[in-house]
Amino acid sequence: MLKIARGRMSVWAVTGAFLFMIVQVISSLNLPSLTANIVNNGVAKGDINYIWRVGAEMVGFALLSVLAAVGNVFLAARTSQHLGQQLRSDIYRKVINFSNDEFDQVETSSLITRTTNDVVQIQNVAMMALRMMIMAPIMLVGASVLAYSKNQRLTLIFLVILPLMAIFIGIVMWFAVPLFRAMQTKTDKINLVFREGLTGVRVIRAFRRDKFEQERFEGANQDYTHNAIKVFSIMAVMFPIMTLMMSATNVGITWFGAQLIADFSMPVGNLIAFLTYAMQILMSFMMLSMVFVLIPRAQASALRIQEVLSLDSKIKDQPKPAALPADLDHSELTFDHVDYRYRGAENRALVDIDFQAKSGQTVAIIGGTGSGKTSLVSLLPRFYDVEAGQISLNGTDIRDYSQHDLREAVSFVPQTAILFTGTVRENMQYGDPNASDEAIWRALKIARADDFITADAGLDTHVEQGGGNFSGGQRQRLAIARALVKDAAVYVFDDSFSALDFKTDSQLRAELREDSRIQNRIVIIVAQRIATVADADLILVLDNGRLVGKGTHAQLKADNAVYQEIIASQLKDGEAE
Ligand SMILES: Nc1ncnc2c1ncn2[C@@H]1O[C@H](COP(=O)(O)OP(=O)(O)OP(=O)(O)O)[C@@H](O)[C@H]1O
Repeated sequence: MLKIARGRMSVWAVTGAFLFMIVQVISSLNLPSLTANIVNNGVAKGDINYIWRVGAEMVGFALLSVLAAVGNVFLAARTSQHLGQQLRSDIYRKVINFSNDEFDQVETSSLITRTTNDVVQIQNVAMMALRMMIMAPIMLVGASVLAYSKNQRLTLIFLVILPLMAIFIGIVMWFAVPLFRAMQTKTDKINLVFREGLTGVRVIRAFRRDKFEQERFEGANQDYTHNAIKVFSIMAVMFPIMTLMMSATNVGITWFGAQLIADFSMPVGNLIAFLTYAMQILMSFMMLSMVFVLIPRAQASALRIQEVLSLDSKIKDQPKPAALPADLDHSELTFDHVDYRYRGAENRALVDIDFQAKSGQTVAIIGGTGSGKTSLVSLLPRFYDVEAGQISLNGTDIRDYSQHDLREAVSFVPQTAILFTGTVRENMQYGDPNASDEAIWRALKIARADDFITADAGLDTHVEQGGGNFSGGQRQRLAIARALVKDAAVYVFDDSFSALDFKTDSQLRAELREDSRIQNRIVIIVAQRIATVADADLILVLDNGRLVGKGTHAQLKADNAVYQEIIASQLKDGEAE
């Protein structure tokens, strides 16, 4: 908790809240003693002037206490809200810089819970810390000392009640704390099922799994609710029992106090003050116990947040990164005996991948599903880093460039086209924030995406969440256009043509070949269809993570068994040329 708060809470605001709280507690602690004085010296002796004077003093302290409380709440609320804001920003900044490796480690739904629910827990405890955690110990000590000063013998009653309360609170915590801790993981589960249900709603409907998914959600929901009911039932029992203990203490003090008054060992005013101090002591004790019950939950949240914040991206920049040449038309890309293995995987996803490509060349990668095509191209923008071997661009290891520069040099179309809410123009400007409308239209034309855009509101066409208002093929073409807007040394199309019909696929590739800019760059096309790869300068055939063929279509067709198999299977399906 402290680690999370350090540096994210203003020292001035915390000090201010602390000082205000001290003023509030001192003012509150003064009031019972002044009451005792009024009763003992004013009421008992009929001294009206004394009553007025001490009464005014009491009003002053009461006002001071209220003002200090307002000041404390203001600073506590501000500081805790700022802490929340800062944490959310820090988590987002961290997560957005995660490499795919870190994303593979923490569930996206869990990341969302950590940024929202967990941060709220921390915020609440910070608020409570700046109020109750300061108030309770000072009040407890101050009220005990003052109660002792009013009557020593009566304070013995606390030797009975406080241990009793401590045992009771201990039992409550024993049961409640694990339940409180479990709340966060159960919230994660609800979010996970909810998120999967929403993103996969079409599949759920198509497979008529609505009932199954509903039950899965109900399961997670019920699990959370049962846990919450249990924990709040325990708390519900706790408060009346604590109130009962407080009332019993009151009765005890009044009983013994009455005898002391009868013996003339204590003035009436002191008993009144003692009763108020007793309540302040017990209230402080209750506040502290509340804090002790809620802290473990916040501590669990703090650990979950800290886990994200301390997750160090495995992909790092060198202290002094190399500079990438500005000339994008003369690049050279080399995969030098590259191996790659996913975190925790037994086998390597890529083994000994070795090839070269120069500006002006198109490299196509073909292979069955799971053969490693996506893994291979993901290494290029350093979504993952090689396990062995080296990838170099213009003779320099890509790990020696900054990630920013490298990703500027590589334009990537992922397998699943992802668009963002906004206009088509805004989406295209992801490729280049300064791209003119003319440049965007040119890219849309190459990607064969200009026709369905023109028909609508042009570049101002609205894009719904995830590009939901476009067909799969249209989304894919927009994603291709976005990559083409960017001026890069290497263009990577990861199975981006699969959602296109044959005609559009071949027209698009012809446009790419004819474009004066793209034809001088390196183009890497991942594909499943022979027709898509046939005219590439170099075709890489992948099988089970290994490069089993390397050459042109004619060469591979003549002597590569795996390539021949792919051709044969597609001829059977009537797909190949
Ligand atoms: N994030 C990941 N974590 C662990 N293993 C992975 C991960 N992504 C892919 N793999 C594994 O790596 C291997 C290669 O997967 P990859 O996605 O590169 O294949 P692909 O040739 O692109 O397949 P497809 O044509 O179906 O997209 C597969 O066995 C897959 O199970």
